[in-house]
Amino acid sequence: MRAVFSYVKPYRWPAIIALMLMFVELFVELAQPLIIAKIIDEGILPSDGTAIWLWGIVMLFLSFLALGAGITNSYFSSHVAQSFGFDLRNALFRKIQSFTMATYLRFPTSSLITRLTSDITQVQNVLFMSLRIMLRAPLVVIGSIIMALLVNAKMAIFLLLGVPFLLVFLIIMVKKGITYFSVVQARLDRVNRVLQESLQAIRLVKAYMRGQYEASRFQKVASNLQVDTVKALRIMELIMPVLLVVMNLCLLLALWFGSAEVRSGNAQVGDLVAVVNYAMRMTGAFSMFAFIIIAFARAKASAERMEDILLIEEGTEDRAGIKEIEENQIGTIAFHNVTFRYPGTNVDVLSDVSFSVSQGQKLAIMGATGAGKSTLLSLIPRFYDVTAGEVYVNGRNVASWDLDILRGMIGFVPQQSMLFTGSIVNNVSWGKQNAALEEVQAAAAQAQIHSAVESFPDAYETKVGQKGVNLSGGQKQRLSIARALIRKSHILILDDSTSALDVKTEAALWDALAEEETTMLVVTQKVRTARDADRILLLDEGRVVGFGTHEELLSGSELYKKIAASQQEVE
Ligand SMILES: Nc1ncnc2c1ncn2[C@@H]1O[C@H](COP(=O)(O)OP(=O)(O)OP(=O)(O)O)[C@@H](O)[C@H]1O
Repeated sequence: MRAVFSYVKPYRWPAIIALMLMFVELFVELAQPLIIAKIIDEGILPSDGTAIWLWGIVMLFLSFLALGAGITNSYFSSHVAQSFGFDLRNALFRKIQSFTMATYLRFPTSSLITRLTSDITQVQNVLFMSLRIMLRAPLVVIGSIIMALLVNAKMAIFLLLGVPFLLVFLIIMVKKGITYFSVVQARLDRVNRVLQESLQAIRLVKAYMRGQYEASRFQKVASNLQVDTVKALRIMELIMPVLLVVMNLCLLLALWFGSAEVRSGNAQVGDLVAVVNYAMRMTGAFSMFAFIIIAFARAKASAERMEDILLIEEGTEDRAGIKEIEENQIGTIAFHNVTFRYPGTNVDVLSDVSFSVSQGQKLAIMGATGAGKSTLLSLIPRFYDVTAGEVYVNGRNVASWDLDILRGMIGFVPQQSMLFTGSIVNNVSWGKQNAALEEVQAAAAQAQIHSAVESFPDAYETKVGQKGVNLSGGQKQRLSIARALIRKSHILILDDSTSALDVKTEAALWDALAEEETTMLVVTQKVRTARDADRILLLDEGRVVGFGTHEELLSGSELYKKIAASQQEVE
C-alpha cells in the first residue's frame, strides 16, 4: 500500500485540512447528545423555556458549523482523491512505457487496462471516503464511548462489552475481503480481455458467424465475475447484521440497567437519553465502518495489483548509454553469432546468426513463417536483449547505445500496420515531433499514398477511425511506411509491410525508396522484391541458410531456388 499511497504526499496539506474539518464535524456529532441531555434536564423537566431556547440556539449554530465543515471537507477530499488518482494513473502509464518487451508481455493488456481504470477508481474512492468518513467512524466509536463514560460510567460500561468482539470480527472480515476481492479484480481482467478480443476481431466474428459463440464466451467470464463478486459481497454483508445484533444487545443491557438507575434516583433521565444516543451513534458508526471495510478490502486488493507494476525494478529498460554517433559508421548493421530465445521459453528462435549490412545497402530477409524474421528485426532497436552473441548498429553494440539515440536512428514499420485515432496528418507526423505539413506530404508521396490522401474530401485532415477502419489495408500499410519515412532515419526496417500493395504500387514504392541513402532491411515473401536487394538473407528455423545476391543464391541455395521456382522467378 505504501508505494501507492506515496502519491498522496503532494496533497498532504489539503488532506490535513480535510481531516481537521472532519474533526469539526466529529466534535459537533459528539456534542449533540450532551446538548439534548441539557435541553431535557435543564429545559424540559424544570419547564425552563429560556434554557430550551439557549441550548436550541447552540445546537443550531453547531449544526450549521458541521454543515459548513462537511461541504468544505468534501471539496478538499475530492480534490485530494482526484489529484492522487490522476498522478497515480500517469505514473503507472509511464512505468508501463518503461517496461522491456519481456516484462510487458508478462501482463495481459486487459489486465493493465483494468489496473489503470477500475483498480485506481477503487483506491480513489477509499481515499475520498477516508478523508470524508473513514477516520470519523472509529473516532465516533471511541468518542461516543468516552462521552458516555463521562455522562454515566456505570451505564456506559455496557456499551464497551461488544467492542473487542466486533474489532476481532472486523479484522477477520477485512482479511477475507482482500482475498475475495483480488479474485474479483482478476475476473474483471478476464471480462476485459474477452471483450477486447471480440471487439478487435469483430469482422472475423461476423465472417465466421461466431457471434453466438463469442456471446457465450463473454457470458461465461461475466458470470464468473458475477458469481465471485456475489461471493465476496455475501461474506461482507455478514458484517452489518452481526454488528447490529451485538450493538443492540449492548444497548438493551445499558437501557435495562439505566432505567433501574433512573428509578432509584442514581441517574437523571437526560443521562439515560444521552447514553442511548451515544450507543445509537456508535451503532451508526460501526455500520458505516462495515460499509467502508468492504470498500477498503476491495481497494487493498486493487492497490496490491498496482504495486505489482509500480515496484518492478528489473525489467524496465536500461536507457542510458552512448549518445555520440560516428559519421563513418552510420547505417551499418552487423549480427555476430546471435542466438536468441524469448524470455521464459527454452527454445532458441535464432541460432548463431551472423551477417552484416553496409551503409545504404538493402537487405531482403526471407524464410518460411516462424523462421525468426520478425524476431531478428526486433533485436535491432533492442526490443529484446540477445541470449548470446552481439548485434551492432552504427558500429556499436546495441546494448551500449543510449536507447533513445538508438531508436531515433531507426524507422520501424511492423508487420501489422497500426493507426491511431486522429487525422492522417497526426498519424504520419507521429513519427517525428513537430513535423511540418510539407514533410508529411513528402513522406506520404514517397510512400505512394499522397495522391490517395489528396483525393479524400478532407485530404490530410481526414479522420482515421479506430484502428484505421475507414482505410484499406494497403492504404494503412502505406501510411505506416510514411510514418517511418518522415523520420529520415539511418536505418529503415520494413517487416513484410508491403504485403497488401498491388504490384505496380509496390514497384513505385521501391523505386522511390531506392533514391534514399538509408540502409534498408526488408522482410518479404516475394522473390520479385528480394532480387533487387543488395543481399538476401535466407532464414530457416532460426538459422542462416543463405546469404548473398539473388544470382548467388540461385546457384548456391536449393531452398532459394525452390522458392524462386514456386514464384516463377527463375530466368
Ligand atoms: N513473444 C514470443 N514469445 C515466445 N515465442 C515467440 C514470441 N514471438 C514469436 N515467438 C516464436 O518465435 C518464432 C519466430 O517467430 P517470428 O515472428 O520471428 O517468425 P517470422 O519468421 O517473422 O514469421 P512470420 O513470417 O509468420 O511473421 C516462432 O516459432 C514463434 O512461435
